[in-house]
Amino acid sequence: MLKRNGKWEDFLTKLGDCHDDYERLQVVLGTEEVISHLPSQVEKRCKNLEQAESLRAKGNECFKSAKYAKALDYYSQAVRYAPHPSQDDSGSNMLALCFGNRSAAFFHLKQFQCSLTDIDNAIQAGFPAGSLHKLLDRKGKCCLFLKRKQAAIEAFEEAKQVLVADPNIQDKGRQDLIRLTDQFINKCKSLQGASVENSDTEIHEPLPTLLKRSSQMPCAADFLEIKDEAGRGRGLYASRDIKVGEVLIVEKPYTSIVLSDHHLSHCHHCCSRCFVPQPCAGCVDVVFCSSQCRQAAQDSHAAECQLMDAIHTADVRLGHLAYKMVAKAGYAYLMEQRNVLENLGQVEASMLGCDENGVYDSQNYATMYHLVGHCDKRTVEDMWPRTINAAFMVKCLQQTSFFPQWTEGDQQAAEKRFQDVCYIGSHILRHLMMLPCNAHEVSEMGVNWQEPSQSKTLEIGSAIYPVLSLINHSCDPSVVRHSYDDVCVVRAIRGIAEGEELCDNYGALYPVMDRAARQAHLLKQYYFTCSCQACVNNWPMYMEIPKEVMEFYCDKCRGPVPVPGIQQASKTESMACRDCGQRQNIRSLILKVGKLEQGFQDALFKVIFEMDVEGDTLPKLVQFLRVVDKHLHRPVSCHNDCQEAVKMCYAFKANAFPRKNNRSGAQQR
Ligand SMILES: C[S@@+](CC[C@H](N)C(=O)[O-])C[C@H]1O[C@@H](n2cnc3c(N)ncnc32)[C@H](O)[C@@H]1O
Repeated sequence: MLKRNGKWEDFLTKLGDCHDDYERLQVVLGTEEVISHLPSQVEKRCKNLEQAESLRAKGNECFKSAKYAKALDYYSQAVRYAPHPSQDDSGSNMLALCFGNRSAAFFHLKQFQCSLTDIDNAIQAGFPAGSLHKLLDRKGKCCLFLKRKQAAIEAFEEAKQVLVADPNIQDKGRQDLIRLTDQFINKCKSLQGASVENSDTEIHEPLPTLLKRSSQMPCAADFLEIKDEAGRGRGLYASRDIKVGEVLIVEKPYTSIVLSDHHLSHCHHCCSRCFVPQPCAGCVDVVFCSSQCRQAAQDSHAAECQLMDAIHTADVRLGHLAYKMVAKAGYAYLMEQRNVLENLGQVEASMLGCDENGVYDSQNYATMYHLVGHCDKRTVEDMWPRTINAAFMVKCLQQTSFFPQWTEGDQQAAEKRFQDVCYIGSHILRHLMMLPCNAHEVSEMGVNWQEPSQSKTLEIGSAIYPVLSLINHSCDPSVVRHSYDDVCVVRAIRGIAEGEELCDNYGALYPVMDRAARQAHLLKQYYFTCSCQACVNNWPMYMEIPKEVMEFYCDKCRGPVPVPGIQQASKTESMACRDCGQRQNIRSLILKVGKLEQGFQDALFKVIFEMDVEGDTLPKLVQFLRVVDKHLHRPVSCHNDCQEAVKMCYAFKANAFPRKNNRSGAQQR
């Protein structure tokens, strides 16, 4: 419209002249031609009883012909569409019936724990009394299969009581059912052995813990500190030597989103895979892994419930995450803290985002307010689509309970409302600029047990981790990240000396991308020119990395100490460092590496070809990596191979699906 009216250039000039995000929002929301194109009423996607009925009927068809996995899919869809009992004025009990049906499908797929969860869901949703005995009977059988003796007996006894009390069952039928139930109770009484551990729904190993937390950053180890360096901004630095494999950060994001490809398979609150998807009470577009997560997400989801479809139409990447960050902070907080947030820039850089006690807490919105967004370097061409999207999203927020209820008022009140909307929109815009440089993916290893080489890392969601966002980049990173649900665990994959900076990788690793491509990517998305070792020395890509060890590191200055050729090796005891001249005992280093070499090769084979990361595989790899990292002058391929194998082991400990213990269940589905 603006282009057609010949006002486009004028609009861009006005936008280009703005001093801050607030002014940008004022320009956009004050331009009639733009707002007339922003929908005033966004379409909401609600529950739908007919749709639920139809999906349930399809599930029943599949169930009758023993296609239980397909039936399960239909029932899960029906569960999402079924109105919550509080809103179901038809009295259909649809949600409870769908849960009940799904529990039967799980039962036939031998996923007994999942079946038990849905039996509880069905009862809580008001399962009809007339069929309750069937549900309790199934509960008893699930417990029997899981060898939970007492729980099984209790469920069967309860089923019996329901049968006795139910006036709708014929006497003859009732007696038969009671006799059958008694037989099961006797079976339970003779049950031997311990109960079967439920590992069907595990997606990762237990979350690693930090030995001691930093008092400034509670999710980081106590030997990390924030420093500010000219040309790099803030970064995380080691205050003592760090060894390969040490856990450095265990961070819960401020907030996360599930990407649209995974929104019906992964929890909208914690990003975990949902084995028994729980529906939202209001919309059909998200699922939760448990009722606890649904409860915990209540407030943050309220601002997007029924609007997910609309929010996803905003075509700026990470728009949904920006929206959710602002929604989580809330109107009252953002208004109250306006002065505090805007004046945060006055404090010392290493204290930016800290609270009044000097704590940099990932759950505090202020930590994210000053993450780098490079607003000053962005062109108006970069800025206008972001600003229009921020305007669209703040319009979406206006259709929720985010803003206070405004009653029609005078001109002054209308002006105040406009200012509030621009202010909230300016936060969304700020994040739309900051997130491309700071957001991290939530990932899951998609395991292919038949073809290990086909296993790959899937991006499930995006999240904002204020502490992780402080780590600067290197094409040869010293840390690696893995997701445990949406919690990010950071470990060292190189030795990091006291005083050295921790470096992460921003999608530009030297073994797989040449220097020109890396530098172009980093400049375009992150606005800096990398000066890491791999860039400065133009290290070769993987296929060209030397396989032979040519040099060791000098103990004194980490300069290169040449390794003698095979001919001389047996006669040579020591060699001099090329940089400082210090002599180094070469023979003992060759022996030290050689001693661990076979163990490394065996472990590497196990990881790559068998995906066997159990037992001593990881400790052997870590031991070898510590030694080569300390002594072998890089680049040298065994360092890369070992590092990749170690990363793979960590990936298997984190979100990975299917896991070894639930691979059969997963295949059936
Ligand atoms: C995720 S932030 C890292 C923390 C940031 N330095 C700060 O002060 O908040 C990413 C930004 O840090 C800067 N940065 C990251 N790695 C860098 C590097 N190796 N050299 C120079 N600047 C870097 C760039 O400005 C980049 O856009």
